[in-house]
Amino acid sequence: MTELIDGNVHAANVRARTKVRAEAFAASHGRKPRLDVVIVGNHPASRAYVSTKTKMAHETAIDGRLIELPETVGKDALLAEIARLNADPAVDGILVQLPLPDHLDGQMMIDAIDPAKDVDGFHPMNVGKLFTAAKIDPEQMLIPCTPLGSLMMLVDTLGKGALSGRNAVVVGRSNIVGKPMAQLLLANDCTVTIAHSRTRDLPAVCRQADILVAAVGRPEMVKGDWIKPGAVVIDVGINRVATADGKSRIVGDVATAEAMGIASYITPVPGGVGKMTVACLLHNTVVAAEARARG
Ligand SMILES: Nc1nc2c(c(=O)[nH]1)N[C@@H](CN(C=O)c1ccc(C(=O)N[C@@H](CCC(=O)O)C(=O)O)cc1)CN2
Repeated sequence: MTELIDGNVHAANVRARTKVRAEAFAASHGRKPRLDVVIVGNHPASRAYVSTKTKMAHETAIDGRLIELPETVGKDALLAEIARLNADPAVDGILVQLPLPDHLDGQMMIDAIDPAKDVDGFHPMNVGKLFTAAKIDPEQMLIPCTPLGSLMMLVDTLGKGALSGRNAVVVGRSNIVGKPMAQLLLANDCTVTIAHSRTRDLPAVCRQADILVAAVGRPEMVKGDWIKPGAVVIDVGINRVATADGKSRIVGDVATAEAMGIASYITPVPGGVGKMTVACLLHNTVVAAEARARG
């Protein structure tokens, strides 16, 4: 039997713990932790994600603010906005929603964010810490939210220490998900393979996985017969596909219906990893606020 790992439940737990910390922060510092989210343009999915982020921030006792810039904003104006937020002592967390329009370089903007306020964990300084720290501690470091949320769900589901010695395959090598996910699994003593579009015999590589993380952005690419019986499957994909009635629905990178009965556990899409992405962003905002207050 395959059990679903419910992202809504895990995310609600993370948000509840984060709210307690945010309230304690406000009681001792006379202000709430603050997250400023910058969005450029009118990409509908991005707009939905940023409004979820600010709404969830408010529900978690975090002061969440949205800064909306037009699609045509230039590089210098966006850099100036980031510099303004870096210099504002009331701002604890800065997030620039990705993707940016083609004329803007996303990495340049990430590099411009003060690493202490980089609640996405994408700045090279925070990436460097993740890849070199003797111990990875989500209370002390800003770790990319989607991989952090995926790891939390794995540890909560399987138990602490249960990842040790397992074969983990991460399909996808992005800076945002694939590479940090592999690093977190390695830090939890998994034997890790990063697979990608050039990997030879990808189905056979996936079949070696006790833990399979799919982060490729291709709808239902991972088929049932790519999954080792009893494997734990983390589906990071969020793909909108057209339906026969002319509407659309969200599917992951895994053919979930085929995986049922083969995997031991699987994260659903929607309702899985995506929920943890936002919850971990709020967690990182409080971690950043506490660290900045300590000085
Ligand atoms: N600066 C960033 N940009 C982007 C990130 C990020 O972490 N930082 N990640 C993604 C988008 N994203 C958050 O920004 C995100 C994606 C999906 C979800 C989510 O909850 N998905 C739902 C389904 C969504 C739907 O129905 O449309 C789910 O999985 O249940 C949250 C956040 C790219 N950009």
